Amino acid sequence: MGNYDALLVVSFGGPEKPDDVMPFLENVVRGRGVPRERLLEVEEHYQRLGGASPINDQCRDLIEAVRPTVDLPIYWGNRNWHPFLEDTVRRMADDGVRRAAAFVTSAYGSYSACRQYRDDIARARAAVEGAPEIVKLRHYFDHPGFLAAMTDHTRQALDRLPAGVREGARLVFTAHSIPVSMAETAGPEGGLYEAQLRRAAALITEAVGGDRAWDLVWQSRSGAPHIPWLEPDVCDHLEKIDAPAVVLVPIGFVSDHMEVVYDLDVEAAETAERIGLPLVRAATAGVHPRFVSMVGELVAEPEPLACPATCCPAPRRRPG
Ligand SMILES: CC1=C(CCC(=O)O)c2cc3nc(cc4[nH]c(cc5[nH]c(cc1n2)c(C)c5CCC(=O)O)c(CCC(=O)O)c4C)C(CCC(=O)O)=C3C
Ligand SMILES: [Fe+2]
Repeated sequence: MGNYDALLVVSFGGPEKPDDVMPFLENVVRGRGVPRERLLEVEEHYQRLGGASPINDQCRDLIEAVRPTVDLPIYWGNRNWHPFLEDTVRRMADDGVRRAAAFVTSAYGSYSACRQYRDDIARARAAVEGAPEIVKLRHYFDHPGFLAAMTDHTRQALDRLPAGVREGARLVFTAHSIPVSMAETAGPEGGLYEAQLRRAAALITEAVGGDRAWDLVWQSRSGAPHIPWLEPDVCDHLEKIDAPAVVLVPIGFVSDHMEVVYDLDVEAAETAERIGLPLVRAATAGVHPRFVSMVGELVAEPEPLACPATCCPAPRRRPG
């Protein structure tokens, strides 16, 4: 047990009303070289679904589910929208918190999925006098709780397919694409993001049983078109594969936020419909009881080792 006096949930953040959408997006892409056209396209996705992302409510739900399982006050702070991490860390300091465990709503390594959250925490602490020590819990892509939740949800999705195509259905695992350069420098030896995703996908496929074919593909590509990102994109992949049916399994995410409900449930679903491919999407971990209990189990583990200083370097900052 790491001797913590609080649990801090750290997440991405999302808009909660139409007027939040543009300022939220500006926060996400500041200095990242994402073209204006891409930003306006994504704004349209958020506005089409009512100008709000489900992600903040999903964080609230997870916190309420975890609360009875850990004997610690729980705080919550985001990278890109209210409640901002810095405000939360200030509140923690005011409350006298000395040493908190940080649970991040991303299971994997890489700059975007891990180090950027560490940097967010460091920046928030630097801005707050008397800020508590904050220890980021380990990557949990292979924790039995995360795997059990994803295995259950994958089985439930298979059950929703018509019986005639269920047997031969292919599991198509998806995760957020990242720039190839970021993938190559993920973790101490490079390639960690993709390696962890492949490991989780293989373990879930094995647990689902039935010797199924599976793929790992990418979604939600951002950035400038001339910069290479991980491929293939999920929609291109669906058009090419030869399978009687597909279960999409968004293992790269832990809740059914915008990247899931738009990029998969709208875009990938449209592609599948157009080509006549039966497709269902497995739920993310969300508040599955094993995922919820995992959080307390991570808090009870010995304190994780610090990351090597050289892994997952930040990409070069670009003009907006
Ligand atoms: C690896 C990864 C995760 C998984 C790990 C984790 O969960 O943290 C993730 C999650 C998420 N990404 C999200 C949303 C967005 N990501 C963007 C842009 C980008 N994502 C990137 C990577 C990742 N992103 C990268 C390299 C960029 C390019 C800009 C940059 O270098 O940072 C953009 C900009 C517009 C665009 O899409 O072009 C948006 C709006 C939401 C919130 C959804 C909601 O609102 O419900 C979530 C959870
Ligand atoms: Fe993203």
